[in-house]
Amino acid sequence: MKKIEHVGIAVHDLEASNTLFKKLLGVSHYKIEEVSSEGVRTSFFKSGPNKIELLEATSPESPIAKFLEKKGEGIHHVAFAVDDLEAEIARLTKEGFTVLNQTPKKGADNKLVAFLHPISTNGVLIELCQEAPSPPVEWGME
Ligand SMILES: CC[C@@H](C(=O)O)C(=O)SCCNC(=O)CCNC(=O)[C@H](O)C(C)(C)COP(=O)(O)OP(=O)(O)OC[C@H]1O[C@@H](n2cnc3c(N)ncnc32)[C@H](O)[C@@H]1OP(=O)(O)O
Ligand SMILES: [Co+2]
Repeated sequence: MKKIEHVGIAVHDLEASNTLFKKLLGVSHYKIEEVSSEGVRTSFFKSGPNKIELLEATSPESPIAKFLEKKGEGIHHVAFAVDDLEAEIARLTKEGFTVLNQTPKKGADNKLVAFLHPISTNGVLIELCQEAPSPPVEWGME
């Protein structure tokens, strides 16, 4: 694993939290993105070398909705950058971690992601993320 890629924070109200984090960090979010497959709307902040992801639930089945109900707002996950997600999934599975998705799935901010169940990581949900490969050049030429 290369570095912490982002820290994910579950929030009830993305707009209100964007205002709060702007005051806190002194910078505005640089993007808002919805990832419907995860049932979330996210915003991203950069603070020096660090990245914060705020997550609001878009449906009651969303992992964020469940988390907010049980634990309230707060740190939801820590994401690590990896070069080869499939290799890391295989390595960590072999090491006995509970990898929630054996196949990389679409994340936000142009990433492929996988999650480790907090039951196997001292109660902390871990995300692994790899920069998604660029689409072939010809896609942009039509
Ligand atoms: C925007 C895309 C992406 C990115 O690019 O960055 C994201 O970050 S998406 C983030 C949202 N998606 C996910 O979290 C996907 C992975 N999570 C899951 O699959 C589930 O949340 C889970 C971890 C498997 C838990 O689901 P489930 O078992 O259905 O929920 P429960 O509410 O029953 O919880 C069981 C147990 O686990 C504890 N828990 C749940 N979430 C967390 C958490 N984030 N951190 C620590 N612990 C967590 C929960 O409290 C329960 O514990 P007990 O109460 O002790 O049983
Ligand atoms: Co994340």
